[in-house]
Amino acid sequence: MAQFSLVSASVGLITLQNPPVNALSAVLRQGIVDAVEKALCDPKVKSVVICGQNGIFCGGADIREFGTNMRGPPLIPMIHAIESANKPMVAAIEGSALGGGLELALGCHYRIAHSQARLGLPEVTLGLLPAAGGSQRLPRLIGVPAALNLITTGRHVTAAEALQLGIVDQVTDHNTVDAAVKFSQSVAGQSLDGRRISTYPCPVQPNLDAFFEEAMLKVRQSARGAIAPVACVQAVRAAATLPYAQGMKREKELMATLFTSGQARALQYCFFAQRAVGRWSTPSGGRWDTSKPRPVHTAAVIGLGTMGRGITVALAQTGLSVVAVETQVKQLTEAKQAVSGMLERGATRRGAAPTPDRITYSENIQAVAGADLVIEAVFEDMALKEKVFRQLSDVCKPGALLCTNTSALDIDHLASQTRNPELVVGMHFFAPAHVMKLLEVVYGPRSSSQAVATAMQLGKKMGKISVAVGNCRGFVGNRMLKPYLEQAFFLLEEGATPELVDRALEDFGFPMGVFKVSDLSGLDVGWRVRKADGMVESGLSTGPSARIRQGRRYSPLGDLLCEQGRFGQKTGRGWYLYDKPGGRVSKSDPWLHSFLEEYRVQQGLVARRVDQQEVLERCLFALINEGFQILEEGIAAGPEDIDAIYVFGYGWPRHRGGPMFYAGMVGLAKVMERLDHYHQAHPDEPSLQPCSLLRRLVASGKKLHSQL
Ligand SMILES: CCCCCCCCCCCCC[C@H](O)CC(=O)SCCNC(=O)CCNC(=O)[C@H](O)C(C)(C)COP(=O)(O)OP(=O)(O)OC[C@H]1O[C@@H](n2cnc3c(N)ncnc32)[C@H](O)[C@@H]1OP(=O)(O)O
Repeated sequence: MAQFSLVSASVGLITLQNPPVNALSAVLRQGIVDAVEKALCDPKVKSVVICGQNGIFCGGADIREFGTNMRGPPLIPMIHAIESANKPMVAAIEGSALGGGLELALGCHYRIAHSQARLGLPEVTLGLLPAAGGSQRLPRLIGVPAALNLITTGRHVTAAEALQLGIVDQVTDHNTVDAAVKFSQSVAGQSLDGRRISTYPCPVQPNLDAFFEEAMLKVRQSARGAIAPVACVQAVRAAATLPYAQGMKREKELMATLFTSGQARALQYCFFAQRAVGRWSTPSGGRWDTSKPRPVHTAAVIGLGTMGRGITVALAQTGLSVVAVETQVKQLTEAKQAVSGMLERGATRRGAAPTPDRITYSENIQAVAGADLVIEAVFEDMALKEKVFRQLSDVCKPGALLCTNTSALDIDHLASQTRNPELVVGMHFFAPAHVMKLLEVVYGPRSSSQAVATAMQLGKKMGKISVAVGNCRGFVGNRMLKPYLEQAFFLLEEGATPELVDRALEDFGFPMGVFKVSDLSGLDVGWRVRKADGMVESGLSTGPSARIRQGRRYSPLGDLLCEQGRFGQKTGRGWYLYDKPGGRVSKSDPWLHSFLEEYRVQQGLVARRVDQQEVLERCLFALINEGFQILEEGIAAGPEDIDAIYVFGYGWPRHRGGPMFYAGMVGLAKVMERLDHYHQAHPDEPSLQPCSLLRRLVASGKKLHSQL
């Protein structure tokens, strides 16, 4: 609802009240309409201030209403009524004014913001555009280039930037409502003719056609198939070229296409999934709302390779004291320099002062004795990690949490090396650890719920999307990656090229195809794991048994490349060719194509035409099938957890909602039918056999996601 009161004898104060973010639900819209009418009819009221309760102006339209039969007064006429009012309407912006919230403020004649407020039109991130006049008013207020930037990226700006851009009229460090009331009194009675943004001409943009062509090209390149950014450009173009009323018509048409699109559903699902994963639970009864995290003031990192350095930076940026331990002197010296550089660059990027140096370096593991939480990030070798955990168990103070950054090894086994296995959890970061948003918090059967809660809370403080998952080989993300990679290799054997597979995946929306990613992260990483698992046989034998391991199809292609010293970008050669070791730009490699042809001849394989659809179905459906298996085993609590992991850690295109959501969009029956089809053709590939949860869901007609 919206509360109306009279303050300072002549100011009507309208307070938006819809916790937690004052989203513009039907009830709130009705409340605003009624309150505005009251204010305009009351002769005592000379000016009006609109604010939000609990320190937040408004988080925009109520996203939960979008999938429903929307009732209540529509936003556009409500905002028009505010703009055409004959008493000054002033928005007092605290906290956030986002989406419809900012559009409401743009309908006001003046905007006063608190210095800590954030403003933006993030609709594009929900698969929409600012369709309550935002796409038409903002360009008129701040010019086309600045408006286009805000609308197509959805970025939030600080109050200071908003002032500089001309979005707000005043910024205050004090009580915003008081400032707005005072301001509204100072302008009461003045003409409002120059204050109605919809009447402004859009500032002239030179070379309009060329400007929008370039903008469209840029957006199409970065959008990777997302339709909302393209519609946003079209809407701003309408603002720049059409009178306001016609621009509004165009805004509405464009919104109508987006509003019911699968992409909007997927993106809005991601919005809620991102928040749902914070409400974690474990099979042993641990829950986010009943488990109290331990305080963490000092954290320690053991091992300062690439991951350890990134984790140190991420911890330091959170404001914690950090003890960083590396036993090799040369590595320690290099790490100190690298960490300082990363912190400085981070501060420059954020426009902030460098993080005060709260990092203590040491060669000695004893240095972690006072830490509340330790993250082990040594080389991925079980014997080495066992040793570190035994040492930590001796050295650390009672109650200290012992975490491992392993990407696949058994957490429970590591816990068994310590005196307090309940204090052991995995904190699986993704490289670069100070940049990537995802953190898998891995619990074993003996991890206490307090340990899980502490790691989850620390992840949140570090700005990560933390997802609690059970302990199994590869946890959730890497475990699902295995069948995906396997299928990509098999497709090469059957006639595809790395270019064809990568193109299919990039057209789907991944920033990089599987072979480019493999070149980037290093082919030797997987090779080492396969060797440790006893999968690698050196040299190339022939005959069907050469491509069978442990009773199932196996492709030695990756191993053969590694034997040739082709480790990817770092050696300048992998699945692609690079201009030099460390080069970034991939080129097609004729050597690789001849190698694949020779390989097929040696193995008696006849190349056939593989199309993009087969690439997607085999790679993605095998990955999704593993996701169903993970759900069945209870390793992930729900589909949102898997989807958040893939969207935030593995480049799954957000506008496709994550693998499990995508499966629902395709239709579970179709996914199962295609898996059955491919499994019949390849009976030695168990990852193509639909798992029993998928079969049961299809048989019962049940859905995995209520939104579908
Ligand atoms: C047939 C065709 C017809 C076509 C025509 C249809 C016309 C329809 C007319 C629509 C007009 C369009 C209007 C407008 O342009 C569209 C919008 O405004 S879309 C919404 C834009 N706003 C946002 O994207 C902001 C989203 N929120 C946030 O970024 C953050 O929540 C916050 C506001 C910065 C606060 O952050 P935090 O303090 O960290 O809090 P949380 O994020 O954890 O949120 C707390 C809680 O609130 C829920 N929530 C947040 N915002 C909204 C929202 N806008 N609607 C509903 N719910 C919201 C959030 O989910 C949390 O709850 P939980 O999920 O944890 O239960």
